[in-house]
Amino acid sequence: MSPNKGKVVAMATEGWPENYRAGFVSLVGRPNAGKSTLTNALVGQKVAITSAKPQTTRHTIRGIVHREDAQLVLVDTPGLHRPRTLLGQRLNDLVADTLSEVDAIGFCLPANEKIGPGDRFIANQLAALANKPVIALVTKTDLVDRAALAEQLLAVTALGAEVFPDGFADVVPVSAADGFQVGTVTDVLISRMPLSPPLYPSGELTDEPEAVMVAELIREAALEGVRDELPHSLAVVVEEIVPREGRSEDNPLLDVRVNLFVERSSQKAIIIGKGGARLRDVGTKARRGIEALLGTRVYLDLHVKIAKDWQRDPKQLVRLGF
Ligand SMILES: Nc1nc2c(ncn2[C@@H]2O[C@H](COP(=O)(O)OP(=O)(O)OP(=O)(O)O)[C@@H](O)[C@H]2O)c(=O)[nH]1
Repeated sequence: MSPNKGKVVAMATEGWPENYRAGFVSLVGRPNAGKSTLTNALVGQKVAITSAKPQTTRHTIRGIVHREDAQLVLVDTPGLHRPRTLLGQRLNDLVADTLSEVDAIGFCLPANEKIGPGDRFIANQLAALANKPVIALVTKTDLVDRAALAEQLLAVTALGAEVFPDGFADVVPVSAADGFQVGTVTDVLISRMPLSPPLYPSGELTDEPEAVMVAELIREAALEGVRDELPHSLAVVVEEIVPREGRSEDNPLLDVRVNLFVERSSQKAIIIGKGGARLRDVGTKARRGIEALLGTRVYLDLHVKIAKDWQRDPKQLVRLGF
């Protein structure tokens, strides 16, 4: 990934409702099952961030569904997409590892194709490795008539009963092409998310470079609890995101270097906290989100600097990326 210089974000989430749910979902299924198309339909726009993912990415955010009452973060699960290219224990480890980080799984099975060995393989992997709700999504319903759809729903339900002790958590027919039941899929997935504050700021995330999202996560963490004192006085600049040299392929680390600019030394003291305690908390909190976003371990290097009156100084604004 190329270093991203001078990206600044000024975004803040508001309070969230008491029953807000947020979590991670992975859509799995054999090639051509309709995962990408359904992801785009759920998110409601084209998703572009995958092109910027680093080599080391274990899972990548494909899109985020924002609602008043919930947030659904759709992530990739490598391994289940290409089961035949990976073998044995390595696949088991990879799948178990990635699935351990999601709250529910949407298992895509096309309405217009008989359930095959590839589907059965994935179902068994999910049953063996993931103690998570698995929702069967019978995709591409626009390609079949009602009778054929009914038959496929029965076959899918039977597969669930055969492979999982309690069957699939739900079986939902959907067409990403004509929009049939896309809202229902969102509802069903959200109902399986834990009660949680939003995981990411709302807004147009998917078309933005990862550095911008990283900056957002840090800004959110840095403003938590002190929003009244310095809401507009904080600029977050991601100086660089680089892979740590000399790390083995299976244990990668990204160095993320970030400057936080405030306008006065009193604000710097607020951000840093007593003995640096608050800044450490900010770093820990932001790092979790960044690791989830980038799918790899991260070393987060935060520096707080004073850029006097940066909001009023055009030269400073340019330097800070505005
Ligand atoms: N008619 C129809 N076609 C669909 C629908 N969803 C996906 N397709 C088509 O099915 C094909 C595969 O869809 P993708 O979304 O790329 O499937 P995928 O599971 O992401 O595929 P891989 O990336 O190979 O794993 C594409 O040609 C889509 O246009 C649908 O709801 N209706």
